[in-house]
Amino acid sequence: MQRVGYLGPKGTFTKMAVDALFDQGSFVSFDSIPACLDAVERGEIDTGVVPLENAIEGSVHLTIDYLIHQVDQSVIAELTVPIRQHLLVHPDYNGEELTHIYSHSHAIAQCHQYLYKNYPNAELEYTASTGRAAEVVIEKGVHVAAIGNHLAAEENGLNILTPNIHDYDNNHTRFAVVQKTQRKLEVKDHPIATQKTTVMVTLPKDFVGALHQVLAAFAWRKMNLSKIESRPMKTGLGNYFFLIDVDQPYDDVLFPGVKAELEALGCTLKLLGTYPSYQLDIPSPVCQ
Ligand SMILES: O=C(O)C(=O)C[C@]1(C(=O)O)C=C[C@@H](O)C=C1
Repeated sequence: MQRVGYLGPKGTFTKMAVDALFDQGSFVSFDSIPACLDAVERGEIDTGVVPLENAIEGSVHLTIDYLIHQVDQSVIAELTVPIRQHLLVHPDYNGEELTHIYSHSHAIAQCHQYLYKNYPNAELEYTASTGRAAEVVIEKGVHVAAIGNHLAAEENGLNILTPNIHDYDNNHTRFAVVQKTQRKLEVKDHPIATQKTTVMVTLPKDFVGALHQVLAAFAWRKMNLSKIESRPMKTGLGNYFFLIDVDQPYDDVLFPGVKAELEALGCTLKLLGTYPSYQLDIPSPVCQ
């Protein structure tokens, strides 16, 4: 039976994504993204599911940097789900002043305008996940709130004080499904999946038009890119690598051609994964 780890505890968005994608397996919750990816690396679990990018707040840098610098794993699927953030309070809450609001940094960022306008005096406190923030409310009582989803409310016995407090509609997060040793992924029967490929490109040094030449290798082959992100190499200011998502599966002609062209420029290209990309809905009892 496949063993799937995810950023927990109970009631996180990552758990919701796991529930949407898998219907069989044993599921293991981890307190942080590094703990989940380390467990994949050590072979304690076959598959890890971690957040990768949010439509409002952008990339989850902890995930990207850990995948590049700390572990050696492949992305074998990605999953995009809708994100609806609610303000969650203790079951005994009865209009008390909220002095502290807890959540994951990405969740707080998704609700910045709402918090600024409605709770300008509340201290914003970061937790490792929205699920952990919900637990903190139970521990601390009626003067604190959490930002999280309806599952976190249900799992922890919290009430939804205000639903849908994210600042922009169409809030979605992409999750990466990763493995160290590739094995068959048993997912629910999802008919619609497009195929994507992610590569990491490093430049030998900064030179005029370097990025232009990298992108040209994809462009003249008519390979559509859906994302390009630069992250520090962590070797000194000005040293970056590029993470490039290509809207097509890996093949034996175009990608090797790009690789050879980039290597002739002194760049390196590493394949991080070629995988199905799922877009799934998660029905919410609190609609927008
Ligand atoms: O804290 C959670 O519930 C998570 O699954 C993490 C996470 C993230 O890192 O972006 C996932 C989805 C939301 O965008 C907010 C938080």
